[in-house]
Amino acid sequence: MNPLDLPEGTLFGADNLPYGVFSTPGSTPRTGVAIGDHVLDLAAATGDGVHATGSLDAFLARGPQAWAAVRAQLVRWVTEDAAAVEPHLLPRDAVTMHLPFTVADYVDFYSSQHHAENIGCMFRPDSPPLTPNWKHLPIGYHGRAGTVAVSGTDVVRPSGQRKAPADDLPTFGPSRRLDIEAEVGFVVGVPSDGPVTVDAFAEHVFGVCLVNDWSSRDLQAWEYVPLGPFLGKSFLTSVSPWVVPLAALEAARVDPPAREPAVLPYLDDAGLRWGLDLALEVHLNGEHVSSPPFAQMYWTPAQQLAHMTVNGATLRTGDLFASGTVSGPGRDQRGSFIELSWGGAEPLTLADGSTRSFLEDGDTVTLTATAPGTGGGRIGLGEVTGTVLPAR
Ligand SMILES: O=C(O)/C=C/C(=O)CC(=O)CC(=O)O
Ligand SMILES: [Ca+2]
Ligand SMILES: [Mg+2]
Repeated sequence: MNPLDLPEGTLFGADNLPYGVFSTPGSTPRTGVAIGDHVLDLAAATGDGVHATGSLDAFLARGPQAWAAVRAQLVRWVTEDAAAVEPHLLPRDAVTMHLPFTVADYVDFYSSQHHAENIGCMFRPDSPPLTPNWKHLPIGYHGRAGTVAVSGTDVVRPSGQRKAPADDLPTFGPSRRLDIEAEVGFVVGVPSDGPVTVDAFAEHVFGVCLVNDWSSRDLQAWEYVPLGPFLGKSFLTSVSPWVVPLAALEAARVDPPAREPAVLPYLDDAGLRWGLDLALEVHLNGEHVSSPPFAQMYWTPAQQLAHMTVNGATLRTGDLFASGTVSGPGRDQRGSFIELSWGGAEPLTLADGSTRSFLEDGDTVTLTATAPGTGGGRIGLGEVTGTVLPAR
């Protein structure tokens, strides 16, 4: 009995083991686990048909005990019994990744104070940057589940109504202010027929992925009053193909920032430590442009889940809720180009000398993230990438 050989410094060691859905040419999609530079065919390795369905849905619905049992088996194989998995490993660069689960409902929050203050300054220059409700509840909106797509999906530039403050009337045409939002998504496994309290977070949420909430700032700025984001964000939301289980993030849990004023009892998460020390990175055409820190998010995912169900709204397997844009206090910690370029007033200078405020056709944006692992090193959340194509 030998441990599995893993590449030195891999972000996909025995303390990560994220789940995704993959296929190879001529084969049907099935569940895989990223291990080192390989993907483990979980259906073949376990013989359990739940992993041959082409989606994580049924496995997600089984709940925490089933998730823990599969994870324990995987850890045992990787650390002690390489022979059990070696026949079922495929090189990761030879497989195609698919949307890992059926997105039921999609909710997007607004939980970075730095992002909310930056956006507030730009969208509502005559009002205080934070709205009066911001520190009392995690603000969110319902997005469009049907346009959540896996990493690699092309980003066709959206068209719509654009009206700058100085224009008399709106015009119709391709967005001129196409942007990204670097976010973290939380994937619900176990349904609920009523409120989920903050301390029941891990009984329902399976794991996390990366989210790019592609955003058209010119469409958004004109349409959003008074009901919030609509066509400016519903054309595409991209997710990373690997869902990292909460169990892999034990070493990343941190205390969230102090809340002042105190929150209502149903949002009180004292002692729960569902802040997460995830280090995000934003790359434009291969060049690093920003490092948003997730640990500083004002509202935790446990509070977000409690808030989105406190009115009795039910949860379904595959519900996805995203953190909101992750921005830190530093200029190089902003999670969107509208912030990085301050609304276009301070364009970024790229390595080739060109400048960029918003995305141009042909641009590729890739988000990555790592976190402390329980093995003493770091684990990876993989990446979510997309390339902008001209408007149709
Ligand atoms: O403040 C506004 O009017 C809107 C802000 C957003 O862009 C909404 C959003 O997607 C939330 C987020 O990602 O933080
Ligand atoms: Ca967003
Ligand atoms: Mg979107």
